[in-house]
Amino acid sequence: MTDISPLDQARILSEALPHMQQYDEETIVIKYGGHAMGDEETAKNFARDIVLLEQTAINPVVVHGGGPQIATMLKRLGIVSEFAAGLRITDAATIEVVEMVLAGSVNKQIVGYINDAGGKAVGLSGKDGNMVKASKTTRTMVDPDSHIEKAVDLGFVGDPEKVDLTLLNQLIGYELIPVLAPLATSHDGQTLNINGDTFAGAIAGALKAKRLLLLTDVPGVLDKSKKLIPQLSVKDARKLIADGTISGGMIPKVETCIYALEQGVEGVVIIDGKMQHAVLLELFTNQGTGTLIHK
Ligand SMILES: Nc1ncnc2c1ncn2[C@@H]1O[C@H](COP(=O)(O)OP(=O)(O)O)[C@@H](O)[C@H]1O
Ligand SMILES: CC(=O)N[C@@H](CCC(=O)OP(=O)(O)O)C(=O)O
Repeated sequence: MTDISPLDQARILSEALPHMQQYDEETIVIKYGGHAMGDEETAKNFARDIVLLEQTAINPVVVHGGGPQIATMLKRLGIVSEFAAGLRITDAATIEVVEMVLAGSVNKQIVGYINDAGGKAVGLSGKDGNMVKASKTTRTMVDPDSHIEKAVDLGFVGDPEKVDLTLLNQLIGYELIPVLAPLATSHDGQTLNINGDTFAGAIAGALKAKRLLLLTDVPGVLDKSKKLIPQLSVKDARKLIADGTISGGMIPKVETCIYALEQGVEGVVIIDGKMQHAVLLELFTNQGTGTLIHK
């Protein structure tokens, strides 16, 4: 705590009451992007905020990414990795590393931080309890030379098709905090690599979550002059994707927001996870920080 007076501390807590009441017993899905993980202090503060949500009778579900962490491990192993349409082209050697990093080191680090802060985190991937079944992703891209549209084989990359909530429902509401790595099983039993944002959208949609927060390393969706757009309608979001203002990793994020809204999630926001206590600022104060996407 900084040097604010005990009275101010009490006032701040009291002002959070209506926000806490609004989310009482509600499920909130938080996507914690690999770029947002940043330094150890920010990651520990993030974990503490998640435990605070649980303590105030909110049901947090954490879905994490780990793109930069996968990149570091692939580099150490001398495996070259490429992206197409914002998705990692994942061959047989790469999926082994992706699973090792996502379901292993990254997942267990977040679980450890939450547990150190006094929570009871349970680290899983979409493969556990047959939670997420996915089909192999098919994408077409325009060849820059011939300008002809062609199919791209992304390898072991999937799009979620079906979410089975049996396992999650055993955890949510029992003071256990699910921490989910974005991997799924295909119908023929293969492990598939799923974009973390897409995975979080599928989980939030299936749970009919009250909120979906996507934590990344930029303040939210930025316009052409790099200024934050505080509110964005689905229609305008689609325009910004079409005209190239929204590109790269921001495309699956915004598409996830649109999907979640269509599935009945009440509020979806993209916020800067590198900002200290981004989750608390967003949920427990009147100061929305990032980009709110609305219908
Ligand atoms: N219009 C935009 N506004 C903000 N970020 C954008 C935009 N278009 C592209 N981006 C890129 O999207 C990135 C966020 O996606 P990504 O790197 O996949 O993050 P994460 O690892 O958090 O999932 C930003 O760092 C930025 O480079
Ligand atoms: C298919 C695909 O691209 N999967 C991602 C999964 C991790 C992820 O999404 O991480 P961030 O949220 O940190 O970007 C990948 O392999 O990088």
